[in-house]
Amino acid sequence: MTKVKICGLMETEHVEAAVEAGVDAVGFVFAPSRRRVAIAQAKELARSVPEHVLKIGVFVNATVEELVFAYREVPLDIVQYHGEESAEFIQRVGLPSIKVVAVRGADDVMDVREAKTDFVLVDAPGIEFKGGSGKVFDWSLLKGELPKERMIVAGGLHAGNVRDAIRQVRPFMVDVSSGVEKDGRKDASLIREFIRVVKEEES
Ligand SMILES: O=C(O)c1ccccc1NCC(=O)[C@H](O)[C@H](O)COP(=O)(O)O
Repeated sequence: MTKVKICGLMETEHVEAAVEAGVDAVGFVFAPSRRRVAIAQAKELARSVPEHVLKIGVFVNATVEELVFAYREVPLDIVQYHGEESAEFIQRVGLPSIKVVAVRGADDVMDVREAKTDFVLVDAPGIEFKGGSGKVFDWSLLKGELPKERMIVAGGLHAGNVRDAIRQVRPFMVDVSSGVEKDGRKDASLIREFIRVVKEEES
């Protein structure tokens, strides 16, 4: 069964809706974004997240000190590197990790293959911010020998296209932010619907 992550959560009611619907991971954005949360806010949201649901912190080019502080304070289970962080830097930080690869074309797929992190998240390139653009990239680029067992697919997913993404790519997990929002805010019914469609789909 493909796992599901809801990213960019900012309000307790939406965390609770995701948990009740069977979410596997929730994401809190600490990078520049309209979805950015403060550490104290994420700490409060984390109180509604049960042990079996992963809490993922999204960062863009943060320092080691910022990463370690957030990881311990919230606390987080995994750090998502959404910027230009090098493999050496990620290894030096030494926390459970997801490296994001923005897929513009076939050349970027090499980075997916070579990622040494626990998970690799493939996303559409950012527009205003590094992620959460709501744009889809060409999933057909994800053919061939790729680490599907630790791959997370993101970028413009919603309840209407996530089934196709799963069937085409067969990733470990799918990730959504814009596709479960209405008027720029998360929406509990869209969250429930997205999770329902993913859970229905056998992988
Ligand atoms: O969501 C953001 O605003 C964001 C800003 C800066 C870096 C990363 C960000 N989001 C990370 C995610 O994991 C999103 O879920 C992913 O980019 C997909 O977003 P969407 O296309 O909106 O579903």
